[in-house]
Amino acid sequence: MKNIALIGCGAIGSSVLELLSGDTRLQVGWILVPEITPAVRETAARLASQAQLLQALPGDAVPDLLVECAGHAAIEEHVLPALTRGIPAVIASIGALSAPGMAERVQAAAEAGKTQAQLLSGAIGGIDALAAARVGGLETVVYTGRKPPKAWSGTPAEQVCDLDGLTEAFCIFEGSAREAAQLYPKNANVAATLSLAGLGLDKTMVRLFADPGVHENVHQVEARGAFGAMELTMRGKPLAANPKTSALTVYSVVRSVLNNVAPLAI
Ligand SMILES: NC(=O)C1=CN([C@@H]2O[C@H](COP(=O)(O)OP(=O)(O)OC[C@H]3O[C@@H](n4cnc5c(N)ncnc54)[C@H](OP(=O)(O)O)[C@@H]3O)[C@@H](O)[C@H]2O)C=CC1
Ligand SMILES: O=C([O-])CC(=O)C(=O)O
Repeated sequence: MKNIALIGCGAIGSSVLELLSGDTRLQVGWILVPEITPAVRETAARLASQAQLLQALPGDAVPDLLVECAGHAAIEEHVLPALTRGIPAVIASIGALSAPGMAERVQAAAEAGKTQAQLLSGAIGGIDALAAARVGGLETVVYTGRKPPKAWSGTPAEQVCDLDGLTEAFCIFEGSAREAAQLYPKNANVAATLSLAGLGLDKTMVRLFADPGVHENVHQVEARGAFGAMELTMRGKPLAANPKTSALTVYSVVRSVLNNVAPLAI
């Protein structure tokens, strides 16, 4: 049985617990959160009653897999130390790797621990195709992210437009994937994922829209290179608990965890 440490118990984490509970091939032995709130206690009691609720992984704890679905800060706080100790990790907050030197530090920590960090596809598809296309050489990768105005609340979008008053789509950001991921840590992880699979954080062009005309989180990718061309549109249903986050992100985490215990992985 695989013993898992879950980092974060918010919209993604609690839905992941819901989908994994009852699977006898694994158990969630640790849930790490900044504060053990009554809501976290209730979720854990219902879905992972054996889990220890803590702020940090104890030095003598050795999970088989660390699953990060917490936010950018969790990479420095939890993922790097775990990798260094040889604990493999799957990462949802991929935008964290846009900080100067962070991608290299994740790689170095995994190398030091002789283990691996896996970057999840999260809310986007086509990462397999893009990463394969990179081998032959990519010319352009352009990503357009479009979410309802409320998904941009509490972000720098509030400084460039009146989110509540929008009557048509408004471009809140245009620039590199690196800048997008830094400015929008809870909304542009997809931009970072696409760029790490493809042309890199500085050459992947990104446009972000607050759009009162959409009810889903719409992700569009256009890529061109030696392989040919790719056009992809995802219309992700947002999670009720967090409109910034698409439900597919949860399914991507669950897929990755189950691939770790399944005899046939896909
Ligand atoms: N790759 C992708 O496609 C996507 C990636 N994401 C990433 O996933 C993250 C989580 O999303 P979501 O679940 O919707 O967000 P929520 O805000 O609903 O939940 C975040 C959870 O993580 C906890 N948390 C915050 N900081 C830390 C930390 N440093 N260490 C441990 N736990 C922490 C929070 O605790 P508390 O409430 O006490 O702060 C909360 O339990 C996003 O911030 C984003 O980085 C999200 C969507 C798509
Ligand atoms: O969940 C989504 O649709 C995408 C998202 O928030 C991100 O890229 O950070």
